Amino acid sequence: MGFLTHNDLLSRFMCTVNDETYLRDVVISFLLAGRDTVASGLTSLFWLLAKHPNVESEIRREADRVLGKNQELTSFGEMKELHYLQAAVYESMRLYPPIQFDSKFCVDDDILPDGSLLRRGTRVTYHPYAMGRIEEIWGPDCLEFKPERWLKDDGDFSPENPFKYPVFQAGFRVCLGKEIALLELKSVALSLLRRFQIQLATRPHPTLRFSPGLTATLSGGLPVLIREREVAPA
Ligand code: HEM
Repeated sequence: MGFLTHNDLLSRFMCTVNDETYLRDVVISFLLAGRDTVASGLTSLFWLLAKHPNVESEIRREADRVLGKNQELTSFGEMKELHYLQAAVYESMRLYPPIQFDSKFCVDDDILPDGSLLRRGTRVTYHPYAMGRIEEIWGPDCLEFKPERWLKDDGDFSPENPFKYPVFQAGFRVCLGKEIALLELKSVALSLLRRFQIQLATRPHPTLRFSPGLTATLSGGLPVLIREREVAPA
């Protein structure tokens, strides 16, 4: 029962759950659904920020304004005030969704809302990567990285219909980890960007190159150079 004295996530789950099958399923969710997806989201975010230093500076400016210069993030409430950071994360995953496409199979004959008849066993694929690049959905600037498209005039984040942005799926089978995923992405990005300068170590390709797989993984990874920032006077 050594886990009772530990504070890591697994030990905390083990203290609160008696059902081993449930415990196994939660652990598999965290590892399979929650690890590579967040890593993928962070990789493309850092790639885009390296190519758009103005967006990176705006993220740091917003953090200094909301949290105070050289002050750490201390609460969930503060995180909710970081509208530009949230917009940058959403915009990055619009262009580079961690799950680029996913398929479902019809259990029975069915008719889609547009009238298409589907036979039992038909495979239907939804494709967030393609949808993020369709002009009819996102407008003529759909290929540009513009966090501002997610902000209202007063600077507040404005969410989109999840069926237009199915990066986390939509409807009944929406990602169960969506909120924790956003929290992880924003916390990691913010703490690294405020403390370090991150530059690409290789000449950037015009687009990212992925390895085949369910989760978008960069072939060859994303080599970067990291330098500690000098602490600015408060
Ligand atoms: C940026 C990160 C993430 C993205 C983009 C993402 C995306 C998705 C998508 C698209 C699905 C639906 C798959 C399908 O079509 O069936 C899904 C399902 C799921 N995700 Fe995530 N996910 C992320 C992070 C996480 C995290 C951190 C967790 C858990 C800690 C998690 C747990 C789950 C679970 C349990 C499901 C299955 C839900 C169900 O089938 O009812 N995800 N996710």
